Amino acid sequence: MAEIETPGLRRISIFDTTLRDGEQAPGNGMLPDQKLRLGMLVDGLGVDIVETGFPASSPSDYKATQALSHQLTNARFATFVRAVRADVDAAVQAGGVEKHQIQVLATGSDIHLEHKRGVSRADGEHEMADTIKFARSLGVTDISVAVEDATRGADDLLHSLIDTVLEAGATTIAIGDTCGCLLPDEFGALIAKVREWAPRPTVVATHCHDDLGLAVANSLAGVMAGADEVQATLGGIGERAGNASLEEIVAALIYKGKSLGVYTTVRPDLLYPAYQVLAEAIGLPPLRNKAVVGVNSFATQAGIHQAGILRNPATYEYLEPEVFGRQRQLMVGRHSGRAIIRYLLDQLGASDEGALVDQMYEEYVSGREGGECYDLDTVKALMRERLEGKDEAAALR
Ligand SMILES: CC(=O)SCCNC(=O)CCNC(=O)[C@H](O)C(C)(C)COP(=O)(O)OP(=O)(O)OC[C@H]1O[C@@H](n2cnc3c(N)ncnc32)[C@H](O)[C@@H]1OP(=O)(O)O
Ligand SMILES: CC(C)C(=O)C(=O)O
Repeated sequence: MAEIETPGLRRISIFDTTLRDGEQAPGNGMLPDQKLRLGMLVDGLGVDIVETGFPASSPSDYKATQALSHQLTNARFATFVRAVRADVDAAVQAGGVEKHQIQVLATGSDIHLEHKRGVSRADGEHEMADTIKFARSLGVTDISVAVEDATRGADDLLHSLIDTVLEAGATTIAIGDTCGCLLPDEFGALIAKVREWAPRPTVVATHCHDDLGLAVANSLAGVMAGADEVQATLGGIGERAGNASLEEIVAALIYKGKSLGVYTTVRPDLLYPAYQVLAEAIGLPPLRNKAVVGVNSFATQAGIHQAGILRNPATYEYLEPEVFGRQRQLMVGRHSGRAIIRYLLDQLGASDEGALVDQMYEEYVSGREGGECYDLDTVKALMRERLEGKDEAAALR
């Protein structure tokens, strides 16, 4: 595994929003008990904050927050609220104030102010200051301002809004690429400005959507530009095309952290089990080509790749399966080569040279028409029967 040397590196805080932004997309709704189970698994990963939901939005979200606020053992929890006192009230009633971050939705662009809200910039700032002060009056000290559509917001709007919310007592500024519309260098440039407007100890967080397939790249560009925290979801689930995938962010921080000057303490080996529970809860079909959690993330049938991997897995594996609690899977299919046949013959104690290899190669690999792949145990069992002279052994399709 890529070594993590922490001296001189910045630790990146991870805010998991699977149970809020992830859950709000069609098809992803969960029962409170399912959210509790998943939230506890996400807690076990070692994330810093688990967003439990939006308590004012439904009794179900309220209940999930209530349960998780009592049971989380490592992480703080966050709840989502609008710039509305009643939302804050509901959040505090559900979860109390201990280890509770209130994430207040701020309107971050003129397009949203004018067309969605029908309010002025000044109104937008005023409602935020009022909500933050109200939360503080209830004893909440951890307050994130989630700036919606910030990536289409004018600089003067954002700067003034940030000044106002910091003055009112906000402790985190989360920059939303709500519509997923920026490129990494554009998002990085915005985070660099926000970093100047909101110096530490204020936390600057990224919240990126995947409409251009850039949510992870943008989040990392934000980290490089000085963001302290990344908001992400398991499997990248979330509004429309989804959010930055937690597992991809963690993988990138582990394997590229040194060159980015950062590190993560999230446990990579528990990501896949947590993802499996999520997939079952929301009925996500198994995805083949998804980094870290895909069926094929660590699987190969291609002969040239297998010939390399059998000599040294590093030839074709940058991410190491064991780091992520996964296993390398070599499959036999029409695209395989002789290397995997030799490997299996060797395991069976048979000659792995000459005519036998060619015969087995034709039988199990090149002579086939279909695209099916078989695991090594299946092919090995058939080869054993052939070697034992059982010509009736079932052939592969
Ligand atoms: C970027 C994001 O992901 S934001 C989070 C989005 N998530 C969700 O919307 C899921 C949960 N939402 C819900 O359950 C419902 O929308 C509720 C309960 C919050 C509100 O339901 P309703 O009161 O019926 O309002 P509705 O959903 O139709 O409209 C949203 C209202 O919130 C208002 N609103 C939007 N943003 C903000 C904000 N930052 N601060 C205050 N009010 C806001 C809108 O202006 C609108 O109110 P209006 O119709 O008076 O203008
Ligand atoms: C406001 C933030 C947190 C958000 O959900 C978004 O931008 O999508």
